[in-house]
Order: sequence, then C-alpha cells, then structure tokens
Amino acid sequence: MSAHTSNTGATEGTLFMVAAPSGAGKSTLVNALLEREPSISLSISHTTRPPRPGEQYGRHYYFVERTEFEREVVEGIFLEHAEVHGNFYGTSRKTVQDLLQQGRDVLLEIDWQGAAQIRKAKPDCVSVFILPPSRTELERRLRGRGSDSEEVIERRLRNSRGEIAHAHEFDYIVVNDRFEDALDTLQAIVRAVRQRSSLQCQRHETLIRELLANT
Ligand SMILES: Nc1nc2c(ncn2[C@@H]2O[C@H](COP(=O)(O)OP(=O)(O)O)[C@@H](O)[C@H]2O)c(=O)[nH]1
Ligand SMILES: Nc1ncnc2c1ncn2[C@@H]1O[C@H](COP(=O)(O)OP(=O)(O)O)[C@@H](O)[C@H]1O
Repeated sequence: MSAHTSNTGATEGTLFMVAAPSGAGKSTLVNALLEREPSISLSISHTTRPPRPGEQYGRHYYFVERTEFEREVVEGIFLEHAEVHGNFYGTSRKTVQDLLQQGRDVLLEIDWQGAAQIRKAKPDCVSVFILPPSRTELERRLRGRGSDSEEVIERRLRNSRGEIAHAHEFDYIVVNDRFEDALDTLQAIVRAVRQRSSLQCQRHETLIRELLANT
C-alpha cells in the first residue's frame, strides 16, 4: 500500500476495492461514499447479468451478451473477470489504468475472486469487505431490496457463506449494521489511506527536485 510513480513520472492514484455478500449493502454504501468523496472514480463493470428494473447501461453496468463478454476476455480488455452467481463480471483494464495514471483514485465493486486477481496485478490496492450484522438481516435486506426473483435471492444467500469465508483476505472489514456508522467507517478508511499516501515521498518528488536544484 504505497503511492506509485507511473512511467510518466506522475504519482498514481489509489485503487480501492469493496466486496460483500449480496445484500450486505455494498452498492448503497459505495454510492453514499462517492457523494461524500466525489474525487473517487467508480469503475463501471461489464456483466452478462440482465439489468434489474431501473438499472441503466453505462451507469450501473455495461450489460453485454455472453458471446460479447467471451470475445472481450479473449481480447484481453479485462484487468480481472470472474463468474459470480451464474453471471460473468469484468473490470476494464484501460479505464482503470488511465484513471490511476491521471492520479485519480478508483473504486471497484468486486467479488472475492476478482479481488484476488487484482491483488496479484496491483499489490498496492486497498481492499474492504462489508459484512452484514447477521444472516437474518442479510436475508431481510436481500428480500427487502425487491429487485430479484426468489430463485436469484436463494442462490445469492447460498453463495454468501463461500464469499464470507474470504473476508479475512481483505485489508479492512466494515460491519454494515447502522448505515451511517458503516459509511463513516468506510470514509475514515479512505481518508486514512489517502492521508498516508499524501505523506509518502513520491508525492513530493517535484518539490524535492525543485528545492535541490541549483538556482
Ligand atoms: N469479479 C468481479 N465482480 C464484480 C464486478 N462487478 C460486480 N461484481 C460483483 O458481482 C457480484 C454480483 O453483483 P450484482 O449482480 O450487482 O448483485 P448484488 O451484489 O446482489 O447487488 C457482487 O459481489 C459484485 O461486487 C467485476 O467487475 N468483477
Ligand atoms: N445499514 C443498513 N440497514 C438497513 N438496510 C440497509 C443497510 N444498508 C443497505 N441496506 C438496504 O439493503 C438492501 C441491499 O443493499 P445493496 O446496496 O443493494 O446491497 P449489495 O450491493 O451489497 O448487494 C437495499 O435495499 C439497501 O437499501
């Protein structure tokens, strides 16, 4: 976890990842975080999942057919991709790398498999796992969201154990019990990471060079 200097000499942004079992409140928390921290760019993923009512192409996801997704995998456009709950999801390599190289911080909503791939490619990333306060509450939220069929809800609930078993691989864990508390904690993590990165030497290379230069 350190500031990186890109090939162009500019300081790269930080790559944040947020994962959770379906229904824990990840997307709601991330959207609220981005309102508080608008300088973070959310990476919009490609997925073969059909859109839910109200979801928009390019805002929530790039919804694509399976054949198109498979072609994109072969073309190597993804920084990572994985099958989750029977659908495919992938992160655009170019979008993320361009933003990071411009010095922007980028946030990925991702599952544990994708997070593991990103950690290998970008060991400086910062990862957060969101836990629900209980299984009962996870189920209540999944059903209360009203966006999925019974079959889809049951599949997500079944898969939640396997996802939670990977929580310890993440840098931070946030329990989303009271929403405002979880949001404050998530924001505190982002601020602490940014503060640490701003204190790192690479951030001040230009100033150091200027101060050392002969006048
Ligand atoms: N590996 C990977 N996982 C993703 C990506 N985008 C979303 N996901 C994950 O896929 C899972 C399902 O997401 P979604 O279909 O939106 O359902 P939800 O989690 O129930 O809201 C969640 O764990 C997401 O974090 C991606 O680009 N790559
Ligand atoms: N702390 C919370 N307390 C109660 N309900 C919550 C809380 N956080 C999120 N929710 C609700 O739970 C449901 C699932 O949240 P969502 O963000 O879609 O989950 P995820 O992205 O993790 O699948 C939504 O209806 C959301 O409004």
